[in-house]
Amino acid sequence: MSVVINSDSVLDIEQHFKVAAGPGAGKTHWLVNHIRNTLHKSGRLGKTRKIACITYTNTAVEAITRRLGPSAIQVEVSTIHAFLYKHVVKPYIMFIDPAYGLDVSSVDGHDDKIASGYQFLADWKNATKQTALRDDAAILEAFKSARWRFDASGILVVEPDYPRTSSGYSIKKPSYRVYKSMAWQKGIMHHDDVLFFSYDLIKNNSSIVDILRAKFPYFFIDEFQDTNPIQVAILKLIGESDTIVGIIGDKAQSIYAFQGAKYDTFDSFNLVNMESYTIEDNRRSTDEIVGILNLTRSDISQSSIRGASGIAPNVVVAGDFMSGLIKCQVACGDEELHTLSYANKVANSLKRSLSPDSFDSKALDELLKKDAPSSANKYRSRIIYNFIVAIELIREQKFADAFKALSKIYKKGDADGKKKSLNDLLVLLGRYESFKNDSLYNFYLIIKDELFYDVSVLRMGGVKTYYESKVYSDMASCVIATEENGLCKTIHKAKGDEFDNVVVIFEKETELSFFLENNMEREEHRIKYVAISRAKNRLFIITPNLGEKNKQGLMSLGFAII
Ligand SMILES: Nc1ncnc2c1ncn2[C@@H]1O[C@H](COP(=O)(O)OP(=O)(O)OP(=O)(O)O)[C@@H](O)[C@H]1O
Repeated sequence: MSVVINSDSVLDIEQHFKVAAGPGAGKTHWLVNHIRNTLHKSGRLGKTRKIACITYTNTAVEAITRRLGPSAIQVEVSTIHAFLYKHVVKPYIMFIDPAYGLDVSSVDGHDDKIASGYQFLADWKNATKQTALRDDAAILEAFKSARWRFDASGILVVEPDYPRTSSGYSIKKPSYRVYKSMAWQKGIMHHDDVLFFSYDLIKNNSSIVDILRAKFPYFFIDEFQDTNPIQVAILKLIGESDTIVGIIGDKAQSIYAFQGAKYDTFDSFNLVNMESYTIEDNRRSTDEIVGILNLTRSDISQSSIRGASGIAPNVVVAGDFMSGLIKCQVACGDEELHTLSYANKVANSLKRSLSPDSFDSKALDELLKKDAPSSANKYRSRIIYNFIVAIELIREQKFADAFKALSKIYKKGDADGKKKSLNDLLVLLGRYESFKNDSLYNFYLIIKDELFYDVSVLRMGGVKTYYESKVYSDMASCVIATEENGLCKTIHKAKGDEFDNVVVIFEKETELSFFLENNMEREEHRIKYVAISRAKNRLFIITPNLGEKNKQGLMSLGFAII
């Protein structure tokens, strides 16, 4: 049984809770209030005893910290990976079973880096008796997607579900484990390994979980629907005694299956004496948009609290996205318009006002392949590649990611190299207009003649022709910001946000069936649900075509067609 509450309700602070609520219900508002209430009432907190508040993205961490204001000092607001690294892996790294072969002395944080390099791959092929495998890029892709998960008997295994490279070779199954061991011997810890080692440490050292419970008498998790099974297992261990665990989320917004999250995670999570609550309000969107949202899910029917009647949601028929967008902008006057799309490719090409058809996501990677026959070539293409990435990320104000790209230009620990690269980056940014529409060869000349004299000369022949045939802006379009900030976002990156006017891009007319059938079990359905629920005032759906049947169906649901 679930008790209906609203975003201002006050709950018992000493009871495990689960709060389910749809988009715009005020989950974050409620959670921040609940944290304040707990800080105010609890006698179990102190200098070293804090509230843990776990959320999914760094953006959400910042938003909650900001909203807590000065109270944030008594709250550890963090992503789960950062939390587990800080409180489990780092302090207890010496307890990690030596059998894993992790070189603890070279572990320096965690990231999404994977071990690579020609020799590394050759050693891995030898160790796993797969010397016939040739497609190194596909092998690295497979390593990248390798995730820890529980097998049927509850053992953690690392194997993707699709162990086949793009060229058709099957990678033998145990080889992922061999890959992990080899990476750990180099001290490389992937984000996903933080979960693996945390679970292993907590499971095998009961004192670690006791210390966690003592340090964190309250443990709250926002966006719980995106939690993966390893995190769930860790939380269950923490919630067994002393610590109060509270989760909040919306199963209809579970869109991270590729990271191991499961649709039923929210419903199936339970602790002894856990109370369930539901918030059925929507404080974000107009009555018309809430009406559409209610058509697409059946478990919660939201009431529109704003009491704002707006214009009917629009379906915009446009053969190309740009002309569709112009129609939407005309309807919004000078108000800002946010576009949301499923694919990075569409979001990026919209950003650069290119049509998606002319967008070549492989162009940048191709540079590394084309200009690679010798180490001198590799040096040249690595510098050019990483400057393009750094320049484009800086332009998106993604400083951390830009500096990460830059760090691949100089050697680790080379302070002068770092300083020089930063200065070079400033020079290049200052000259952006002069090379953005010119050839890649022109960009190479600037690097070679003015910044990196030791880059080898491009002589006549295939590689030079390749540089001459490419335009810098085509390469730039391939740079994908890991955290997007602009007006054109992917749906995944827009999660948790809200905007006055939202345009959702449907690439095919068949996707409109989203509005005509209620199918929350399918992730594609949930992704679209997340997208349309970001809109406060105006919602536009762009479709390339619209047949008569769909048109009539959508109009009967309250859409206007433009
Ligand atoms: N009690 C409240 N009074 C006034 N405004 C509120 C209240 N609760 C939430 N809001 C406003 O309603 C909007 C939606 O709230 P919020 O972003 O917290 O929703 P949410 O449940 O986290 O949504 P989603 O799951 O879609 O990310 C925000 O603009 C927020 O400021």
